Amino acid sequence: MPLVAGVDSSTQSCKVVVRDAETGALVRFGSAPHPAGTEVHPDAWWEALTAAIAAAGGIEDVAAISVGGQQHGMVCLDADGEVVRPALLWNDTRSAGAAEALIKDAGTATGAGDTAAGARWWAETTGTVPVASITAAKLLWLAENEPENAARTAAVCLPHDWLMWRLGGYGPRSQGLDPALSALATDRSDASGTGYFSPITGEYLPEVLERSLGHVPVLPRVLGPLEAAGRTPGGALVGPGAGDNAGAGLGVGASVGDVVVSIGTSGTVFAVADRPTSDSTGLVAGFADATGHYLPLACTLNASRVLDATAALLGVTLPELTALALSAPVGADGLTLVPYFEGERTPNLPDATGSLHGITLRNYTPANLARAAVEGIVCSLADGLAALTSLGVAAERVILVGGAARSEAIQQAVAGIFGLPVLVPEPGEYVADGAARQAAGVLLGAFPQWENSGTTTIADVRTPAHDAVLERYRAATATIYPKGLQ
Ligand SMILES: Nc1ncnc2c1ncn2[C@@H]1O[C@H](COP(=O)(O)OP(=O)(O)O)[C@@H](O)[C@H]1O
Ligand SMILES: O=C(CO)[C@@H](O)[C@H](O)COP(=O)(O)O
Repeated sequence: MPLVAGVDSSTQSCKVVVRDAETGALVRFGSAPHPAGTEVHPDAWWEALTAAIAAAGGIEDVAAISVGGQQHGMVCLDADGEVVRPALLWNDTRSAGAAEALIKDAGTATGAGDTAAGARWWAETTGTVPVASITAAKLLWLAENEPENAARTAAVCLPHDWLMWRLGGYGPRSQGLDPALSALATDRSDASGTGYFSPITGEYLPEVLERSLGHVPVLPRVLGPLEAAGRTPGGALVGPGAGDNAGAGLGVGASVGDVVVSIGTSGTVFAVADRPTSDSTGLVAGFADATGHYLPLACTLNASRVLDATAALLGVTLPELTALALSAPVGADGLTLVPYFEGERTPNLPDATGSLHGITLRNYTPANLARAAVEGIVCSLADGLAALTSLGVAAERVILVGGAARSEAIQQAVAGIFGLPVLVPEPGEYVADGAARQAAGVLLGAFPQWENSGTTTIADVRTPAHDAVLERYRAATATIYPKGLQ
């Protein structure tokens, strides 16, 4: 049986699964951590990938490999294939002002001259209204703040594109590698998060790059869903890869009509759709998926790390935090946590901070704080789901993935606050699995049908108490975000 490998180069770590291409059976697994911070040198991802591959027993016996990666990260290369500066990640908010400027400029260019017209242009042309996360905004930040780095930038790519390039044996001339920028490749799902690509036409938008970076650099070739980027020096096919959310969609086998919620560093709510979306409010990004469909998606900056911070504050482990949260009543006795610890992206409040509302002498307990953290994260994603359904996305059930999906408190809160049945696939690495499935598809000529074993279904457990949690959360965010989300 041929083996395939799938990689998830995510914000916090790199994970590698080796699976049987035909049955999907897990053969080996390895992982390695990434450095903290919102600015990371891509070499650290390569070191982590190399370590994760070694921990997974190597890829010498693997016939194909594919890479899913954190979206949007700005990787700039010079003509010798050297990294120009550390990558700015999706959760780096210094480019918030640049995103606003791009929207205003588009409004001016339409002749209407206002921000609303600019937002409409972006939503209709690229599927997405720029926020700090979007690569085009990061390039404008670079041009304005580090013009010498912008001028030196000969090619721009994304984390998964760069790792595929390195897997293909390319790299900086200073390391004795072939620096051919023309060998860079990407896929439609990740390209759709750049702001300089149209998921509808499948073409890059050079005018956006002229405005943001000041010139049009070499860009990765956009591969089809089952098109190989090349081969590793060892001879394995390299698949097209994907943005991590599109990869998770593939990994859980999501099809049109499914809503996937991922709770990792980012919180995401997305659906596979057969038509593109265009949301000029900016709440929903109109991305592409990895199969030729679309992936309307709402993404928050504050998800599992709010749990990490709360557990650290309370001096407990994550399983203990879950137990504490489950020991408190729904609604945490009136305590509401707005989780904007690192600013926020949906809604677009890059400078916001978190806040705790409704504190009394009676309810200020570790258990209520744990529960409020869980409920705050889930309420912020419930707003993301509401934004998706307002665009006509059907939501009949939720598939819950990401590191925090392991928490029963999170699972219960999603089922109660979303008011939908929740499918929790057994704990695993679904982005890496999606990439492995893609690698198998490239090898076999079609996506294989792999069984996802061990899925637990949690019934919709919504009660009036859950509705009250969301109402209180919305009242608390309204004090920070007076325009409201609905
Ligand atoms: N038992 C658990 N309960 C709650 N959260 C957990 C548990 N185990 C892991 N996590 C969360 O998983 C997160 C990492 O998830 P992951 O999806 O791998 O992140 P990313 O894809 O952003 O790198 C950690 O921040 C941690 O809070
Ligand atoms: O920016 C987005 C989606 O638009 C994030 O979802 C990133 O793709 C990071 O994902 P994780 O590492 O948190 O899974």
